[in-house]
Amino acid sequence: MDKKKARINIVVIGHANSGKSTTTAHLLYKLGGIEKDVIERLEKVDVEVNMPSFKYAWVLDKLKADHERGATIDISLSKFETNKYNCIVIDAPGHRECIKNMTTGASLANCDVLVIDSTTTGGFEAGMIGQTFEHALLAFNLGANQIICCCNKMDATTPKYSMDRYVKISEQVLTYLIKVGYKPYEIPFIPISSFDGDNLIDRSTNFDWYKGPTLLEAIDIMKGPNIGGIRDVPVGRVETGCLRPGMSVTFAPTGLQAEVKSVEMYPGTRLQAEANSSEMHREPLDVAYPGDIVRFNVNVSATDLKQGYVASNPEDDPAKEVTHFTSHVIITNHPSQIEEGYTPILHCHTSHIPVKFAELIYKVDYCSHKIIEKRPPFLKNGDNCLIKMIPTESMVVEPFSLSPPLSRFVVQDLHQIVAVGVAINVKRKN
Ligand SMILES: Nc1nc2c(ncn2[C@@H]2O[C@H](COP(=O)(O)OP(=O)(O)OP(=O)(O)O)[C@@H](O)[C@H]2O)c(=O)[nH]1
Repeated sequence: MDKKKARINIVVIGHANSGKSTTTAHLLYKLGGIEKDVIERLEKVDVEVNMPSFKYAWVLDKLKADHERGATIDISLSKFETNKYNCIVIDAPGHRECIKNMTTGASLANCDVLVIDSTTTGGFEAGMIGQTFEHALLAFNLGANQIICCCNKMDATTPKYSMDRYVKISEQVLTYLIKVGYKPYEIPFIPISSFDGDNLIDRSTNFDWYKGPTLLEAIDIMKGPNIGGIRDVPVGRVETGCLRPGMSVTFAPTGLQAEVKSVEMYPGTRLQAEANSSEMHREPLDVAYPGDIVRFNVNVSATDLKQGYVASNPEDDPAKEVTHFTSHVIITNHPSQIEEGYTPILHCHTSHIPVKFAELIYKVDYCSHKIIEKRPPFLKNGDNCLIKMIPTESMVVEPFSLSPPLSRFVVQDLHQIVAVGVAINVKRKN
């Protein structure tokens, strides 16, 4: 892999059987990530068991099985390169590693590839009410706020490669993704047949009516990693206001004051992709605006800064450490009951901190938002509750009204996502 390229983590999500494994494996195979002899060996097995359609899905399943057994697999098998990125693909279904990867370390800047089964028989309509949107909601709350939608199995729509079907699905999915929080004008919808490889890398003549990017091209228009310490220079995303050289900033939660010496665009961001390639690497900026992913030099030691810190203008209501906060939390997937005192890990912007569910204040009805029970003794899957939460370590959280990106979180326990939430009120530490 080319070390100069930025790394991007791609999470493949979607309803069961939508074609996630086939899409992933076919892409890896076409880009040389899977050795030809592996495919040939699996093809033989396919023929033996008379399931030729499983060719690519089998590769991924085999890798997963190997992985679950603890066998060594060539890690490069799940990596590929685009013109711009070193990509790491994470295939979602029942794959514990996925959740871990999605929530770990500095790799929050994932891009989701949502695979939709476009067929009418057990396809899109089944997916609508299935995992598709739960996955999208989780992925968005994890910080992967960019998504590529693949309308898959277009070879099996009626009629084949139906533009009407593609338009109908795209419209419905888009409506939902906007509700989840994705920016509508940034979502590519790509008609594909992952089975035949149509529009994965090469443009397929089966879709004369489609003028948008292929899956590979769409990955290159995504933004690169957004957060994480890179050598001794902090890297982050400007959420509100602006960041200029010469500005003073305060880092929360410690309150450390610093002066910004220089600001530069982080390699691999969209703005840079549009710039001349010779300027790709250290493009100094006079000012960075919301959405810009930047590296910035400050006159303090990098050892005084940690992942999850938030820099703000000290004169403009800077972010601070909180003592507690109240949040609306939806329990999505907990195996038992949640009671007061429960202390799972919260993944909020780039921090990962154990937080105590100190008080279950009231349960609300998901649709009407009316209070249905005060001080419930416990919560179970599907419950939507206002909860007072107390972090066990220094943490920066902002209310949704002030900063949506610093207010959303996912709750992890038992290696899985058990709830999602958003902070409504915060009590800052004086
Ligand atoms: N006709 C057609 N079938 C496809 C296509 N992509 C996948 N399939 C078939 O759909 C079935 C499911 O594919 P998978 O790739 O295993 O789907 P998945 O989403 O990874 O499934 P889970 O891991 O069970 O969630 C298999 O029979 C595939 O051969 C496609 O583009 N066209």
